Amino acid sequence: MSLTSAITGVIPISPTPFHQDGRVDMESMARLTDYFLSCGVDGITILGQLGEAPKLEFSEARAIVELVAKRFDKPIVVGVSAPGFAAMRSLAREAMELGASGVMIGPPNTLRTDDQIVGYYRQAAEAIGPDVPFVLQDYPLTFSVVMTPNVIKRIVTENASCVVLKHEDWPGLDKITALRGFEADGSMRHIAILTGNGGLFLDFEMERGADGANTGYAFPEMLVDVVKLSAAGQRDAAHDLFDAHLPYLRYEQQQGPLGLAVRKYVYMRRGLIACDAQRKPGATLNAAAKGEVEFLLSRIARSDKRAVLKAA
Ligand SMILES: N[C@@H](CC=O)C(=O)O
Repeated sequence: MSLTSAITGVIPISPTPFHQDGRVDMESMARLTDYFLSCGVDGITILGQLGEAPKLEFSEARAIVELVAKRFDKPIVVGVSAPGFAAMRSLAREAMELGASGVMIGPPNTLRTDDQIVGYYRQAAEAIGPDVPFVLQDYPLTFSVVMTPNVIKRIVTENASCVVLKHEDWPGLDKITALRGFEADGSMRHIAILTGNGGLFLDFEMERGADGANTGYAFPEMLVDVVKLSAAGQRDAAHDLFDAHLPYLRYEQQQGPLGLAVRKYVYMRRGLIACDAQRKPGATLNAAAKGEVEFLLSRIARSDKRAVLKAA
């Protein structure tokens, strides 16, 4: 199934589980994949930044795509960002061959001007081939590349294979409004806008016209419910549920390896992955941080029983 601009809902960004010694834990990857499906998500993104993709060998990345493609019957997006187009093309073509629906491309942090950004995506789209739909990853906090709404419009207009914007700008609500404005005035075709940033602004992003979430928050079922409630116009119910998760969600949003360490710890505590290790270089939580996470989860659990954990 091909990724199209009609996609809506929740597409979680999956972490890559590792054993303590750094090997990829394929058993946990399978369990996590099945869990995402059971939550009612609408697709999955694997091998993104959060999936520690730059630390993987090609054969490991390939094996993960193969495993997920065998058990996940909804759109699969594979992160293929790479310093060079040869590696990007190889993984993109291989992933599509294995059953992926599209790929995600983040910009290299060397891009400075609008023309450089637009030119990069023209070349990247050409490198992977016009038959491979791609997600444009707009994540200035990590990539240090700032894309204005006009730059996104130029990329979308030039590349028919650009079908989704993974929106992670911050502040970014007005960017969603501007892009939907382009669609309304006919100056840009429709693309799906799925939002990241750990879900931190999901409640209002939905109200500004986002189609859903594309983030790795450790409770994808909450994202699914908030997106559904918001789409159904149940504003208060959407915000009530979101607000119950917000203190922990904020804690998880700490940038870099620490935020990922929080998520992996919670996925482990939820019994979804066997070990919270990151492949090196990585981070782990100290006892104080673990205590804070447990405290925050116990507070969510007062209103959302899905956050009830077995005793550590
Ligand atoms: N920041 C992202 C991960 C990177 O793509 C998230 O929202 O989880």
